[in-house]
Amino acid sequence: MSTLSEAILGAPAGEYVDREVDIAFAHDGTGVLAREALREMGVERLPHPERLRLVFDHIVPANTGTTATLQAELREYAGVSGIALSDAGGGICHQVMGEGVVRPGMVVVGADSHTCTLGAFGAFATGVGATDMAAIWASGETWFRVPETIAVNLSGRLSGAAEPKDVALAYVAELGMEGATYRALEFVGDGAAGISMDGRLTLSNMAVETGAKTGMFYADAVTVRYLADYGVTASPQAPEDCRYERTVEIDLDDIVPLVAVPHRVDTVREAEEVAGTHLDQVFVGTCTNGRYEDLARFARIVRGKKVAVRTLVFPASRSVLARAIATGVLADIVDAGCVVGSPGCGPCLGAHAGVIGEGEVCLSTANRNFKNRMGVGGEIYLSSVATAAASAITGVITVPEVV
Ligand SMILES: CC(C)[C@H](C(=O)O)[C@@H](O)C(=O)O
Ligand code: SF4
Repeated sequence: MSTLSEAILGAPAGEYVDREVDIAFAHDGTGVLAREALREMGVERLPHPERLRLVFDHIVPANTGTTATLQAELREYAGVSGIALSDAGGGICHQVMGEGVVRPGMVVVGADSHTCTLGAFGAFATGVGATDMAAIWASGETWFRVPETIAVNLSGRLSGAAEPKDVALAYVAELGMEGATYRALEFVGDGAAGISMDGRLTLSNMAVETGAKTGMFYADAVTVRYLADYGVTASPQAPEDCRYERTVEIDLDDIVPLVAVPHRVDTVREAEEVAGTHLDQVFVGTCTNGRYEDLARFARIVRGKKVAVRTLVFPASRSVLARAIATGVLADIVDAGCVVGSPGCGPCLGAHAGVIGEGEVCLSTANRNFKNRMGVGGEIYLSSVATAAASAITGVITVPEVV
């Protein structure tokens, strides 16, 4: 009996397989490097441009002339080679690929470590380096070592102010930053069914923070309904009675608001323990927590109030932004005094908008709080959207109330 990775890759754990990829994507950072590597390989024609995507999301709109020129060259290359391009403002690659492109059972590679996000659809989705991506552009295929699988068994239901991000921080803390290296995670159990697609994407997104290649959910009625909204027909996947290397048990009823403290993602405390920590900036967004449900939850908490600290909100994609406009969520966010940025990675990697200064402290809904990531000498705490919203209103880390 197979795990989901074994079923999709068609071989037992530990074996090496060559597989055609269904979707391969790169962004403005790694796309430039892949293009360069392809030039060095002397490859002229791409055999399967229809499988490839470029998504400009990391430094958009461009921050310097050099960046703008690199993006212009890559944009031109996309045009001549037939690679579909999502340009500045379209959104973060993992979100854009999740809006009807990736389907259950696909083999998906992205030149970005958080490609594991798309495992939420029951796809085998994993990150590759830019040189590997160039080879995939040149051939349409790549090799994989079929990973062993660690199950994260979810039972119960989330309650109070706890949300999927808190579950993600809980399993990262439990496994540790190297605890699942080269493994796949499978999120299974009765509790998984009660988690929305946006919530599943948050859970799968952080798989790589444990070293895992991917973090997968079995496609079910929730997946099928979500994809139908994008005009995609999909079928549920039936879990088999397989052998996992290890099972981590998480009772959703026990999950409370959590915070990862500087500078490791797996150093996690209850929000209550760090309550009162001074903040200079709150950042809501990223491929972890910039989806519509996240913005809606944030708006519900800040509605009719004013933020007490610089608060940046970057929607994960244009369609997230459009929906937030249509439903009034964005107006609530703007009225509360937040800065709204264009869809993309925004301040997440400290490359442009929203860089923090020396000694400044940011509470972020992202997935990484490594030293100097958002600015040299800054400190990053990671939390859920609800914790970020409650903290934006007070200016210090604050345990969210149930809303
Ligand atoms: C820039 C890119 C290669 C990087 C990644 O792969 O993760 C970025 O997205 C990040 O989150 O640090
Ligand atoms: S939002 Fe952050 S973590 Fe996600 S792809 Fe962009 S830079 Fe990486």
